[in-house]
Amino acid sequence: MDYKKLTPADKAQFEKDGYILIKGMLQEAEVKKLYSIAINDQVISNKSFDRGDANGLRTKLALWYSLADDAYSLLARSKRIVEGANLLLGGESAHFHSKLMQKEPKVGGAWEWHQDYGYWYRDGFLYPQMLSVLTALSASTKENGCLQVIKGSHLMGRIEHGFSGEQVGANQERVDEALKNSELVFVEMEAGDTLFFHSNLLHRSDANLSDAPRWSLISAYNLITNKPYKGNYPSATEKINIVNDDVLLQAGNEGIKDNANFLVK
Ligand SMILES: O=C(O)CCC(=O)C(=O)O
Ligand SMILES: [Fe+2]
Repeated sequence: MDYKKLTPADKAQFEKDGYILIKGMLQEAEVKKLYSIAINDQVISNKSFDRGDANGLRTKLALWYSLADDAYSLLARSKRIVEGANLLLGGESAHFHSKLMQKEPKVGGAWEWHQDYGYWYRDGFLYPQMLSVLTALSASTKENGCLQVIKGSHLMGRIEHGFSGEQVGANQERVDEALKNSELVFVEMEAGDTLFFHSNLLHRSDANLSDAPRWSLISAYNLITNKPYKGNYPSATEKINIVNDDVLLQAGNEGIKDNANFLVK
């Protein structure tokens, strides 16, 4: 079976735009399997917490740090994803954390404009040598609150972040100016598509007022040498035990264990 692989042309586009969308990164059978594990995963459900947006709508997520042999980890450890992160970061990457995002129909709240490095800077990472890898587990459309990005905004560097509702958001004046100069892109994705995006790319998403859930898996990678000077994030500077791409389909039958070092809210 052939698996998608990032190319130097993908890297050039990532450097220019701050993101690269890989269609069909997962095969249909893989994404079906992952989604069905995710929606039935009691540990995920127990460990999930929610965040209110500026309008008080709430969106659910679970976040953990440690990789193991569960299906999510087998994707996060897969050759195609890790080599993609290595290529884009320009060196060996480590796994910072993974999140299962559950934007439920009618209730799933918005995410305000932010850069992921807006948060991670506070966690003590000195360099923005970090990126997010978002895989759609269900179709992600304008209607169910897909990710929106400001093309090329990673080149602005880190923007000040402050609180917006219960979320940390980027300075609105800067965001407004960026929107005058740069293209706003709604990143619609089919289940199994994967978006790699730079930690300084401005992004947000609308509430999900549709009837369709929007579930996605986001794994964040860090250049292994980019050791945070504070906090306790051991996985962020540990070697990833890479697995072959076919392992998810062959062996990825398990949900997550409750010792995955979850963020507790
Ligand atoms: O997937 C989304 O809607 C946005 C989530 C996000 O940006 C984040 O968790 O940092
Ligand atoms: Fe984000």
